[in-house]
Amino acid sequence: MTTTGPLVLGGDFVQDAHSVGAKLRESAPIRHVVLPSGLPVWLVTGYEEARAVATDPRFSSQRVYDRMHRMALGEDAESPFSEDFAMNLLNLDPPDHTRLRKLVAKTFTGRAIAPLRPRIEQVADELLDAMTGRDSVELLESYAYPLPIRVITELLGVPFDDRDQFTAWSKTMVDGGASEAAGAATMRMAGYLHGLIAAKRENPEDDLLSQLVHASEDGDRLSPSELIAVSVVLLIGGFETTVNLISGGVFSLSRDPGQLALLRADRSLMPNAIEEFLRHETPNILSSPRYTTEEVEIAGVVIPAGDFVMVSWLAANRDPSRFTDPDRLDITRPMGGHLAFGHGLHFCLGAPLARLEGEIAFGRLLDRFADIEVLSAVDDLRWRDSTAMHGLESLELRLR
Ligand code: HEM
Repeated sequence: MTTTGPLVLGGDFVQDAHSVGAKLRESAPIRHVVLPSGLPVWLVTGYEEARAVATDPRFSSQRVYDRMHRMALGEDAESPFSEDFAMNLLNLDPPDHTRLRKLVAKTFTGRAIAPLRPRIEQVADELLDAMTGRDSVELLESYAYPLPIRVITELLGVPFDDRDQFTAWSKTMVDGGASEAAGAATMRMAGYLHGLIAAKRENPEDDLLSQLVHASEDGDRLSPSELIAVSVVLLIGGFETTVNLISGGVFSLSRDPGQLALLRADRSLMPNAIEEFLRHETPNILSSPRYTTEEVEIAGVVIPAGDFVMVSWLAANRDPSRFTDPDRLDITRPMGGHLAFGHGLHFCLGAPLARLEGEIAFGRLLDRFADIEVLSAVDDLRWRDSTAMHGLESLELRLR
C-alpha cells in the first residue's frame, strides 16, 4: 500500500473490516481514500488522530449531509432528501447543536434510564422463552433486533406494529448513503413522524415523543422540523447500533470459550465485558461525516479546506499504540478510552441506554443457556453491506 493518491476501497473494507483497517492505519493514520460508495474522504484510523479530529472545531458537521448529497447528486440536482432532517444532531455544530442536544440530553442520563430495567428484562425474557427448546436459532431475528426495537419504540411512543415499516426505511437510509432510494426513505420516514407527532400533540401520552412535543410548545423551543430530526436520530440511533453490540458480542464470546467461561464464573465482569465487546467488534465502522472549514495540518498530513473527513471508530479501537494486543478479546482489560460511542461534542447520547440494554441482553442470555454454540461457518458469515455499520447479517446458534 503506498501513501500517495487516494486509495480506492472495495467491499473488503466492510467484509474484512479489521484487516483492512489495520493495513490503512499502518500505512498512515490519516489518508485520502475513496469509500466503496464513491465518496472521497480523509479517513482517520489512528486512535490519537481520531480523538483529535472529534474535538477540533475545524472539522465541522454543520449541514454536512447537504454537502455530501450535493456532491453525489450534482450541484443543481433537486435533492430527494427530506429537509426535515437538516436539524439532526449529527448535521450540526454549536450553537444549533448545543441547543438541541440540551433539550434531549436530560432524558438520556443514567438516572433517567435506570427505571427502564425491569421492562427491558421482561422483553428479553419473553424473547428468550420463544428461543428455548428449538434446534437452532437465528440470533439477529430472534433477539438482537427485536430487543432494542421494542425498547426504543416503547420509550418514544412509536406503535410497535409500525416497526416493519420504519425499520425498512431506516435500513435504506443507513446503508444507502446519498442514493435516491435513501432520499425517498427520508421522505417516507418524515411523513410518518409528522403524523405521529400530530397525534401526540392531540393526545399526549406517557412517552418521550409526547414530552418533546410538549417542550416545544411550552417553551417554543423545538420547531416541527426539529422535532422530526430529533425523533429520527433517537429512533435510528436507538436500535441500529445496539443490534450490532448484541450480535458482535455473542460472536466474539463464541470464538473465545475461555472468556465466555470467565464471564459465566464472575458476573461482576459484565459492565467491563460490555465495554470490551464495544471495543472489539465496534458497532459503527465510520463516524458521521465532517468537513474541514479551512486547510488543516494533522499528523503530518495537509487536508485542504472543504474536504470530507471521517473517523473509523472500528480501526481506532484496535490501534496497538493505545490497546495492548488489540485483536484479542479481554473482558478484564482496564476499561475506558474506547471510541465506540464516539468522542467530543457528538458523543453518543444513548450510551447509558445502550449499556443497560447490553448488560441485560447478555446477562439474561447466559442465565438461560449453559451452552452457546455457533452453527454458522465463520467463513460464510456476512457483515451488513454498510460503511456506517459493523454488524453481522445473521448468526445461527444452538442454545442449550
Ligand atoms: C451500542 C449502541 C450504540 C453505539 C455503538 C452508538 C454509537 C454512536 C456514535 C459512534 C455516535 C457519534 C457519531 C459521530 O460522532 O459521528 C453516536 C451518536 C449518537 N447516538 Fe449513539 N450509539 C448507540 C446507541 C444509541 C442509542 C440507544 C441512542 C438513543 C436512544 C443513541 C443516540 C445517539 C444520538 C442522538 C447521537 C448524536 C449525538 C450528537 O450528535 O450530539 N445511540 N452514537
